[in-house]
Amino acid sequence: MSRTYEFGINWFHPGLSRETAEKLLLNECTEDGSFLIRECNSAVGDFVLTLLHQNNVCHYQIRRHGGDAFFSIDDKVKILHGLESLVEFYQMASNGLPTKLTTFVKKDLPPNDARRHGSTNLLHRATKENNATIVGELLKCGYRNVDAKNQDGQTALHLAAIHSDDVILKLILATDVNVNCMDAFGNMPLHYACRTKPDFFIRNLIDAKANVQGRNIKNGYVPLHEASKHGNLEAVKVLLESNAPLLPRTTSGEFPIDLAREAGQDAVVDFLSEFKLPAAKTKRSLWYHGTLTREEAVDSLQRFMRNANLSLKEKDKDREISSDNEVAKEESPVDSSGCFLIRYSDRSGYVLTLLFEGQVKNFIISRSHLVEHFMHFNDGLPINLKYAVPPEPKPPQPLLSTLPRNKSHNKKLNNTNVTTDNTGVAETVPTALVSKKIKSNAKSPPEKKRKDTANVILSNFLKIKLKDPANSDEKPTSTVEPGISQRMIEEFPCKGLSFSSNFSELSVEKLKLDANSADVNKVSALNEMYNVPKNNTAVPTHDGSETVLSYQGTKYQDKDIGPDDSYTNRPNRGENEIPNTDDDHSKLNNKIISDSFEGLHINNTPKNIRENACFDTSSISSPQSDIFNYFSVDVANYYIPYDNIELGELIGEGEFGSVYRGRLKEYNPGINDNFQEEIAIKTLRDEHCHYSKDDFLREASVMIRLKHHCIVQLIGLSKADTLMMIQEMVPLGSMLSFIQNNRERIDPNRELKLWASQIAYGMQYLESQHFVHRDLAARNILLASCHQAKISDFGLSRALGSDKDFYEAQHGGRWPIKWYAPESYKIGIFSHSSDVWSYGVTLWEMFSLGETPYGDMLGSEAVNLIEDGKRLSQPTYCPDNVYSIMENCWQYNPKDRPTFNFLTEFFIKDPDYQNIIELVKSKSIR
Ligand SMILES: Nc1ncnc2c1ncn2[C@@H]1O[C@H](COP(=O)(O)OP(=O)(O)OP(=O)(O)O)[C@@H](O)[C@H]1O
Repeated sequence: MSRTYEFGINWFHPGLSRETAEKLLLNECTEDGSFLIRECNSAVGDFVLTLLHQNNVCHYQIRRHGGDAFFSIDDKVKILHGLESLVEFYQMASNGLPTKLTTFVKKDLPPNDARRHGSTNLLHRATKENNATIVGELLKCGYRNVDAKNQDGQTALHLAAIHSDDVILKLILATDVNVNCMDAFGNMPLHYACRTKPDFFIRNLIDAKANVQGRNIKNGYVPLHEASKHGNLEAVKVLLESNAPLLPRTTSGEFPIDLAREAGQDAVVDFLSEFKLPAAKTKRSLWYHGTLTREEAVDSLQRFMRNANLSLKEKDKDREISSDNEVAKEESPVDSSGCFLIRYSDRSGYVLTLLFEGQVKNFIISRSHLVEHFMHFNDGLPINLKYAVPPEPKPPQPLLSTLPRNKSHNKKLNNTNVTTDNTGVAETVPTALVSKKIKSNAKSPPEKKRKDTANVILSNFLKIKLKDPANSDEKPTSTVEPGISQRMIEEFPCKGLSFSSNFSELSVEKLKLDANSADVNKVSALNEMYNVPKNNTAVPTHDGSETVLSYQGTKYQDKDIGPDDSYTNRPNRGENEIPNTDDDHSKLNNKIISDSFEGLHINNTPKNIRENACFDTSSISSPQSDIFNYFSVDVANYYIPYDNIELGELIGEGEFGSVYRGRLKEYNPGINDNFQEEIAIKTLRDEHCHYSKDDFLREASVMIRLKHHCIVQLIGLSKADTLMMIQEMVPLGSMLSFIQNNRERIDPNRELKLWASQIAYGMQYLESQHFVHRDLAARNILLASCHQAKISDFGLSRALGSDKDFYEAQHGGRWPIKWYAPESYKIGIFSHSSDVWSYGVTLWEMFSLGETPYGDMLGSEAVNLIEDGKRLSQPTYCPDNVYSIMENCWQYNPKDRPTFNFLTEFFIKDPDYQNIIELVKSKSIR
């Protein structure tokens, strides 16, 4: 590396405060884009870019990804290796910053551990040449830094894994080397070793604690991917023996066997396809407690730890007595971190309760091999699971019929009773659980029995601690099956909840905001502190009282805002208008889809969807054929002949038609990847009303382009007597009705926060696809389970033009005025920010447990209220910080509203469940 280059990167100012950085830039620089980099005070390991732009100083947090030198300002733009690469990237172009970086205030070179590379040293060279003598000599005389990196960010261990034999490997492993260090390509030494090295070489690395599931930050490869792709069957076997998961996915979703197949590694393909997971060594009697509340679980863990420590003390005493005059060393208390149990919660299904550094962490789980997996790998947990706490004997669950139902809506006020547990600690429990608790107390074992149980627990613990748990022959003390599962299936289904161990989307940085203090002021202060390069405030300030007045004067009169039935008819839309030409793009598409659909119907035969789904393209006139061809592919693939559909019972009524349950009778794999057996069929009531047909097809044309687990999926289109949209079946139906019917069961801090986050996440996706929804409301959110909300009803949605961040409605329609932002009801402007306003109203509906916004007010009265600066008031059960979020969503100026990205993250920081981020962002959870 040349010295000039080194001098070109001395923009680092260690220990500089925010204020001094601002002064430095303002006093010493004039040029736009002048900058410096300093350490971040609030997050150790992160940095801050301080930048001068139009005489203002802005600060951008530079986040570190993982323990290595990977950084980003906006991870959706780029993650770069080394601070100097990041600076170069923003020197070349602004890439989302207000300006590109230009000159800098000179000081130091960036710290070594933040740099992309160093230079080749003697140890690197000797290792690369496989010269064990020199490597041995160098290490013998205490080589300075065995972790030093070369220009590719590779340490001697990386090079050994690529070039050397196991003699050098052992020499290096005998030092204090970092075994899981990542190089500039995102690989750890084990990644390389698994490409070519023999089994003993790989075993040596794994014995030295190389992470068999270490992920390449760029492509998501774990060592098993490398071994499979390179056909290293020995490595594949060692990895699987070492409990590496069989089916990890790369960032593009490929399993190891896929890579082996692509690379023609037949031996590996054969081995992997035959491979059977060995039987799990752990057993549920060691840790599964059946139905247990959070408080009971904590109590159990703490009691277990108390007993374990007591037993150690006893042991110490015994040793003291037996060791005559020898001074007996007192053993330090057992570290409770890693102490866990699994329980069943009627709200969340299976839950892992884990102690870590004195704190209790809860994780929703579902898979059977999961516990064993987390005993071997911490994989996102703060520590491996270590000491399983077996359950105490429990009385049988009361029969369903003996559980009193609580119909009260005033859950928090009326639905709680204070009880006292055996320890005399008063606790508050919902009345729905009281009868269970009373029964449980009534039949609880007497004191002696409790002591016996504690002894069993203790002896189990000691066995676990001293021996391999697999060899424990202790009989299970008792297991209690999830006794209320029947009730849950009937009334509160959690269908197919699964847990993904892919934590690739988990950003430690994102979670750095203290989840327990989700204080909106703190969050928004942090948000303000670092400008985000992009925001979704798309609406230019149309200052335009004139526009507003003329619009109101000519088109929008108060009398048109009818009594609230959610939607308000706006004038200027005749039934004969076909189609509603709101925007060129959708007009064309709309016409195309409409025309082509007629063709589809004529040509179809039921047997083969793809062959018969194509319409007669020769009949289409040429001027639009390019776009037609582009669009027709989608439409053709989505057409489903009516013969393939079995119509079931009516499940809902919409404005333009009915929704039926149904089934797809035939399935041609590969034709339509969205196939699901159970479907919802949305029909169009009046085919001949162009207005509704137009909207119906428009909705389909929007949904065709969307694929996201937080958005209802369109499976296809069909036609018999009427047009039909075939959608994925979302079993629990409308979130609004669900909330209204289950008020006493819904916890604002759990379900509502999870759904709020999923809605924001789906909206973030919609934004990325350049659509505005325009009808976001609780009635238009469907629930697949109590763990998955999905956005539906895209009838009013519009695509934004490529050069526009907003959509300007030229015509009125039936508009949900009470959900609309001022710029929408006044001048017909719709943007992601106006969707954020509606999101705020949706939150209000959720946290008021299904009340109607503005009660019985007319739409016009609600508008007046907003124009007077008033807003919906805080619902009774709405936490303060959530209400502050709503208020922010209802900022009059669209630019002041939060982004969907921010909203997703805000709700993800749920203090109750550590893995809410998984529940929101994982596609496998339905
Ligand atoms: N994919 C689906 N899965 C399950 N139920 C659905 C699905 N789509 C709709 N429903 C049910 O049917 C009801 C009516 O849905 P629909 O979208 O037609 O009505 P809407 O929300 O009034 O929409 P529109 O504005 O188009 O009239 C919903 O409230 C919901 O209960």
